Amino acid sequence: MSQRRVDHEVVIVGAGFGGMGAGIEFKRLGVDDIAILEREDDLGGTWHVNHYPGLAVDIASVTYSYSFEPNPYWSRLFAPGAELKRYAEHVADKYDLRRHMEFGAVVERADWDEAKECWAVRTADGTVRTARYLVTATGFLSQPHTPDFPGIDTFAGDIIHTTAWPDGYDFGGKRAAVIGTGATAVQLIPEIARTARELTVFQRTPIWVVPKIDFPIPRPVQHLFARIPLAQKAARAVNTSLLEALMVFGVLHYRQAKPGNRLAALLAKTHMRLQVRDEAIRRALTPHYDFGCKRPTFSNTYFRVFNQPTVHLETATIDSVVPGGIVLADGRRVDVDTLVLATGFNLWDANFPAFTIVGRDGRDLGKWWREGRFQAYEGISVPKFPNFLTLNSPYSYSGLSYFTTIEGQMKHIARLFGEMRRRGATRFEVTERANAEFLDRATRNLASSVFYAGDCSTSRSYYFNQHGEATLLRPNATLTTLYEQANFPVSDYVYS
Ligand SMILES: Cc1cc2nc3c(=O)[nH]c(=O)nc-3n(C[C@H](O)[C@H](O)[C@H](O)COP(=O)(O)OP(=O)(O)OC[C@H]3O[C@@H](n4cnc5c(N)ncnc54)[C@H](O)[C@@H]3O)c2cc1C
Repeated sequence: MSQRRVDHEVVIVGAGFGGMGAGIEFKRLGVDDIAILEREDDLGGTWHVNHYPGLAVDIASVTYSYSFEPNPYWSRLFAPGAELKRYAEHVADKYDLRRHMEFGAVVERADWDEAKECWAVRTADGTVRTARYLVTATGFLSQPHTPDFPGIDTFAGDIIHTTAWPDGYDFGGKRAAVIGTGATAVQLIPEIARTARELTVFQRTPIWVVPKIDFPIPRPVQHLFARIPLAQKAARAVNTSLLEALMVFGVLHYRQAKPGNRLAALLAKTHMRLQVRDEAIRRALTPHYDFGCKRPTFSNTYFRVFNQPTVHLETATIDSVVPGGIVLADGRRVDVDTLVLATGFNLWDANFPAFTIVGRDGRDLGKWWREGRFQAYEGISVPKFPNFLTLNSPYSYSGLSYFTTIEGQMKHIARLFGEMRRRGATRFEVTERANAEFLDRATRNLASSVFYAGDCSTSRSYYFNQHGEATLLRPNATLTTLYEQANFPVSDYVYS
């Protein structure tokens, strides 16, 4: 693509589905000099790191996959995590991505070099690689959050964060505690409850849980999908439309479409009513924020465990951890042998961005976002950051299957680099004007969403940044997003 000497034409950071999608798109554009730097020892991102019991996708698998690489052989409607990992391996092999990947490469910093017109990307071992183009695909949910309760270092039993699961861990005869009740905990808790002597679930924020219509996909249907891909495409379209309707009417247009939102909440409450016998527990499990403020989840087994005499729901604040257990703010103590931290991820502090990135005129991306506003044109590029694309950025997430996000971004890359090629350019940068207009539009559109028009005050949702602004989700319907990302005005960038 360009003539000047750099180590790589493109450096992509992260070998999850985002980084792999970007790699595929660059290869389609004819770029082969790509380095994909990944700090883990294998590819797959989320689906490599997470392997706790019960892990499964919570968006139907026909939808949670690249549209151009359907997998007819998903074993269930919601495939288990290990299948996602195998799917990632299949994609890497088929699209010849492995030879571009370097594992154990922890990227610490990237600086734009204006004189040489390239990025200098430094890894923890001190190596610096230069690249014409830098793409960060470091994930939203990839930097684990570990709570710092006083005394946690003194705990005498095992402490397990869900991202570092010791495979085959046996809870038999143990008193377990799970801290957190997000989507991961909802999958994990029924698994632990099967064998633990006692299980205490520490809940700070309840979660909306709707029934999970999950079943094994029969062989004949898999064969049908394999032989007639159009059949699977139709299944994908139906599923996407259902999710889209929930998103548009329940979340994005809450102000105009409250009944859709209320209906979803009613479904979740009825589900709980049918599954949990004790009224006080039901009350404690009921969220006090509107449906959609925080990512809701699906489960048929979560609520039921609270009927077991061995499972206890604890809503009191945790004061500290002692060698034998957890001390609560009201003075009570819960004895614990194994402490499971289902405490999620440090999204806004550690992922935006995942390492120091300094663009033109010394603009530090992390500082600029924090001191000003979180923003990224089309959820992918930032003014003063030439030749840089950030896939996990403010306003980039569609809120549906992550693949709708990455495929929109792949379209954006195709259009941008197609335009550069047409102009014979090697450099791009989004204009301040286009970025400001996008931010205005996003802010305006969000005003009628549940985040602003609803009551999210008690949701503690990762959709909100540290200023309390909902700047993670792209406030558009998927089709609008895909159209915009594939057809943005080319004058929104300057090229040279
Ligand atoms: C338990 C769990 C369940 C989920 N279920 C769903 C679901 O059902 N549906 C859905 O749409 N989404 C789900 N998600 C979100 C999921 O993260 C995305 O769907 C998708 O996998 C994100 O892909 P990614 O490539 O953007 O990020 P990731 O898969 O997180 O990959 C990012 C990669 O970047 C690497 N990295 C980060 N920082 C650095 C660095 N400094 N140097 C080098 N490498 C670095 C990480 O090691 C990681 O491999 C789930 C997430 C989790 C954690």
